[in-house]
Amino acid sequence: MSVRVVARIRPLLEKELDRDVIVRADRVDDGKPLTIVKIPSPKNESEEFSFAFNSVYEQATSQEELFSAEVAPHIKALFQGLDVTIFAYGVTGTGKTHTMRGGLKLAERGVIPRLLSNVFRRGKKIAKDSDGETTVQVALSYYEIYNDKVFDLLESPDKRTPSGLPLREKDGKTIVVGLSERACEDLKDFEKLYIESNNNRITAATKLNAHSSRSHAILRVKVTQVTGDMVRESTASAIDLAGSEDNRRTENGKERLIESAAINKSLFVLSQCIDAISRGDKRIPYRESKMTRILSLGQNNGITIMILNLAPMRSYHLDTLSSLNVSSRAKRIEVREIENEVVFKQAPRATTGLGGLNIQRQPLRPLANAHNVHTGTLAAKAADAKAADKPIKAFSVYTDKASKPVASLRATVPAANISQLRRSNSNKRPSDPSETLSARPTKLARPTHTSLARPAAPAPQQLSISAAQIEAMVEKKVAEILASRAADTVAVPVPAPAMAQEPSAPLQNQIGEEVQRRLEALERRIENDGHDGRSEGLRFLLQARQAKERGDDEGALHYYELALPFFPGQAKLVGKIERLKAKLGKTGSEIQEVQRRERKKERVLKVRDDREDEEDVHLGYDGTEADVDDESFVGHKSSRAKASRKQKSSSGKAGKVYVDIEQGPATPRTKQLLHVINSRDLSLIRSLHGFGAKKAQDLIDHLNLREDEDSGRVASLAQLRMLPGMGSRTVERAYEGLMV
Ligand SMILES: Nc1ncnc2c1ncn2[C@@H]1O[C@H](COP(=O)(O)OP(=O)(O)OP(=O)(O)O)[C@@H](O)[C@H]1O
Repeated sequence: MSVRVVARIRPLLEKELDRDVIVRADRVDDGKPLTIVKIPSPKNESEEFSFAFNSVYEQATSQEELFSAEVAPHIKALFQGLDVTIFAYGVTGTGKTHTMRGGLKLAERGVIPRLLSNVFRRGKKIAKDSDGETTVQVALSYYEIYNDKVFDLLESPDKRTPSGLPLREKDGKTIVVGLSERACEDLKDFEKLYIESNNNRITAATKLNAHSSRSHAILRVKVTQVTGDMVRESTASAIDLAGSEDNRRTENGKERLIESAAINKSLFVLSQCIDAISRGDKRIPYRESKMTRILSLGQNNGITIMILNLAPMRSYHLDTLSSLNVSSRAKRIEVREIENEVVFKQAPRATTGLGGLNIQRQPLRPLANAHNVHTGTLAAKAADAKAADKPIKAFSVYTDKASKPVASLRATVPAANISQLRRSNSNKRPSDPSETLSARPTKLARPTHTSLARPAAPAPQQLSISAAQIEAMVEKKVAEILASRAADTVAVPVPAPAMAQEPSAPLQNQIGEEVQRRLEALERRIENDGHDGRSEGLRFLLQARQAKERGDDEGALHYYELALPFFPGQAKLVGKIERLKAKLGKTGSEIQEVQRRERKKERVLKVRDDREDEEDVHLGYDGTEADVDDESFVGHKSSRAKASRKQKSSSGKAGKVYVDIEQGPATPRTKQLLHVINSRDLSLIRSLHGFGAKKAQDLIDHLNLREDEDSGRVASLAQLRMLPGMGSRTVERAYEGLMV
């Protein structure tokens, strides 16, 4: 299905006159809906141009009418696992923000608050109709792209760094690294957050609009439905693009001109992307602006709705023609309506009769192609059947009661990501021929069985999956999860006690272009380096550097420490950490203690360097010359490490590295290893180096036996080493293996 493009003509504002109206809506035939926009030729008033859209909304269209016709029908698809993207496009002052955000009064509320209201309402209904078997969690992220830089709107503006947040491609989607996400329980929660964060958005008065958005704003609403061990996640994105503007008309000053250039450039790239896609070009210039990378028009799966906002007056004539041209081509963009995969979380398990629990351990089962498995849709279907009898409540903006607290998303989802992958036939949903095309997206691979009662036979491809394929799939999934967890670690917000040390605004401004250039270069290197351990390390360095730029020494220290395991033995990095620790007020005996620990750490790092040399492990740190001088160690092994090569002794150091590590503060790898162990997830533990099926199972059984001591959790590597079947070598191999 293609992008749905609809046009909305805004009404006249106070000082605008009827006689200046040149844009009107029309229909192909009497009795047909409005689908045509008509506008005279600028050269010859008697000649009229017509542009066809999927739908056209006249000046008098209310917010509710637009929402009910264009967005409400897709909420069901969102809950069936499809991503939904709605974006407003148009010249400045044509009503994009009004359409997306709207006013505070109920009738004036725009697409976004209505979307959230519907999502919460449907979520509650699904939970109720399933007797609580399905829980629905909603989480938000909200950010803006200002001057081609990405800033988190959920964070206060003083936490912004000059270069903004980096972008990264993951699983075919563009993600913003380090973006915060907030769980939202009801509409009131959302309202508070949304109003607060809109204050962080950059707007300014221009001659054409008293509250002109100077940035593109992107709200992402993540809906997570959990039924038993099945987790379905889908996202609705609502995007309020900044408006293109003719600076001769806006009479913008210098600052506005810079913003305007960035806005116009990104919109120009968007129009080029639309042109390229509609021509069928192989190369689409997405990467030329952050907005187009994020929007990924025609690349993202799901449903995309473009709302073209138009001002009806003559003063916008040429701009209106230009945006009509671009958006009418956007109709040709095909979007694949593919649902997000369902993932299965690990069922809690314990050995029968142990620890008071009596839960059977589940054997590994084939990983089914999870596409088009409909989680929670039985409930959704029931909800729809009932909803059909009842008119939809116009607004429940302030009437949503606080829903039952649900476990935090972060707490639930990681555990849910992988492991036993089972297909629950009872949750499959038959196709429903009664649904209309517009209300119901095409299901490319929807299961064809029509009776809910009929037990679904396993899909033929499931039978043909070999044990080796299953293994490979599980391994791939595990690798993905480990990578995404590593990325999550990057996104952990750093406590910022250093607010008092924040540089003043003038000082911020002094941060030269040179530093920014370097940060951007580092960001590019991260992107180019893919997702190996080295790029994770670089990412920590970037975060550290950004924290430093905003005067957040505590944060910088935190990230430098996280980066250290990726660049072991780098004197410059160790020195930085040492200096920051000293700077952060650790005096007298504290400094001595810090130095003592540093010396000890250096000894550990030295042993690691020796070991790497001995084992000839190529860690790939010999990349291009450093773009950020502070991070120059990235490109070289330390001279200490080289010197240590000479001192290589034949005395086996196996075990020594880990013994030293286990005595120091927990490194990210230590935490990662303990996290895997404590997950008691067979497939995860088996993914560790040196852990076969038996060893992993024995470990899980033993942990289950120790359920009543510290709830069976392993708190340190030393403790892990003491467990039956473990030993120094095993733990060390698993630890080292996490790095690769
Ligand atoms: N459908 C509408 N009904 C009533 N007023 C509207 C409508 N659409 C727009 N307006 C009014 O028009 C003015 C400009 O709208 P808005 O700020 O939403 O434009 P915009 O396209 O977002 O502009 P920019 O790109 O500069 O941010 C505002 O005062 C808004 O209230």
